Amino acid sequence: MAYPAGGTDNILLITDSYKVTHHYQYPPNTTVVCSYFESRGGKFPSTVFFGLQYIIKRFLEGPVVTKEKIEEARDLYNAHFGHEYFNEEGWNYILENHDGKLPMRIKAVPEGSVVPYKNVLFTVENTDPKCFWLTNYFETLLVQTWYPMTVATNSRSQKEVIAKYLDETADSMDGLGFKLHDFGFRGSTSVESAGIGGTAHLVNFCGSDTITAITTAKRFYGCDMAGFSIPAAEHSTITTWGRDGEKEAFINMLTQFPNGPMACVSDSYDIWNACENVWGKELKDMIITRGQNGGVLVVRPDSGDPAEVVIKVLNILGNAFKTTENSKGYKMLPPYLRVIQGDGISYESLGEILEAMKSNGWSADNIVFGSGGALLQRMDRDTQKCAYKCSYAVIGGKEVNVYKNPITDVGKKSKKGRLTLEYENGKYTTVEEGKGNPTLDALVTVFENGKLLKDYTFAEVRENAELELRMQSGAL
Ligand SMILES: O=C1OCCC/C1=C\Nc1ccccc1
Repeated sequence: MAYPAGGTDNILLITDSYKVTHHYQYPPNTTVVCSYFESRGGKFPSTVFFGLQYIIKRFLEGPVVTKEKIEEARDLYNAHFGHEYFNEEGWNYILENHDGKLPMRIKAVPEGSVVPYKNVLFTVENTDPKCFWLTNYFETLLVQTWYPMTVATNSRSQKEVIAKYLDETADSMDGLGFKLHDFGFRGSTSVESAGIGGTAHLVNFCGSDTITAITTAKRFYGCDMAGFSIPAAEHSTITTWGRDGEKEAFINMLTQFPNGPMACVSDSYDIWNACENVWGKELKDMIITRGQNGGVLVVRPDSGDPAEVVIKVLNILGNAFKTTENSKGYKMLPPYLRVIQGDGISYESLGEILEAMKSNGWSADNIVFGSGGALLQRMDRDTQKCAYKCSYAVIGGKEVNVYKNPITDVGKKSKKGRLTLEYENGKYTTVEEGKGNPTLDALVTVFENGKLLKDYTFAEVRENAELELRMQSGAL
């Protein structure tokens, strides 16, 4: 099934220019090239593997090589190089002998798996000896899994931080799934990347304002509704009432959304006044009554030093609405009142805020976070050092273990030979040079000769990525 494309979906053009000249550069009689993808290390010790399925479904599945695409590519590359380097014969061979389907095999660790770095995450090889040049032609596209993987990893690391504080200061972990909301659509580089990164976040959480993540998760992971949101104000819907009209704006929010959760940004002018005098006095009874109909007011600061502002807002609201003590001995606001902090949230700042709340006696259950740029954008391929390298070839019928080992960077040393990822007693081990035990190999053949062989559901992906702590706590 072809998936609606954006940009060019001529996969002959979705590569780096130099790769168009690489079929001239391998040794004569090369018949197999096998490459692998890994995270060599980086910010987080383990990586959530996610997003290969999107690339396979969007670009690789089915008869992706056509006469028209070959001609388009030929003309473009001839103009691009000013010379006929394009492997027209090679692509025509695929069209004629494989009905335009890619004679390639991809074996990957299941989506959502959390794998310590320096382990093989997927391998790619050609399945037709004449198409040895195909394996690394697709490096460019396949390495783009770095993005959904890194978003999912960073997002999951924040889930671990929040889970720790819920475990220490909250009655349960029940609210964990909604504790980090995706605010990142506008700060993403494109609608497509917002969809990819937003879906990666939803592997770990269920709250998002990035609508293209909902559609991406549905289209590529079969999830009907991967994320949820609630009515919320933005500054314009408060400030259009005028500085003197902030109370009226707040009353309007309470009455337009009489029950369920509703978030109201309250820092347009003076957050302290808004919390102490408007929410805490003038509208206090309305909020309590609304609470009796199941309404929850989520007060939203949106400026200042996050930890400092959150503590001050909690203290002001706590004084106005009275707090209770939960089973862990930490303060809770009444059930109809919560706080959301959506400014300056990142893996680094989250811990600071939650630690400040804890040391001020506040349960992590009182707050929800929103994150934008740090969640979907503030990362690159180097954050988890994602790389694709050739490890094995067959040349003139002889097997060759291929590797690089630069004297200028031992960290860039690559793995040799046929690789397997063995999973035993909760531990991953990459076995090189074909010495692995195939029955222990965690790599699954997900793509072969144009067919997607394993279609992970989003539920499977989420389960694979679930936290240990959460599983232990039986919150599943
Ligand atoms: O501020 C924002 O920036 C951009 C993304 C959306 C957004 C806020 N949304 C929201 C959702 C649920 C509760 C509170 C706020």
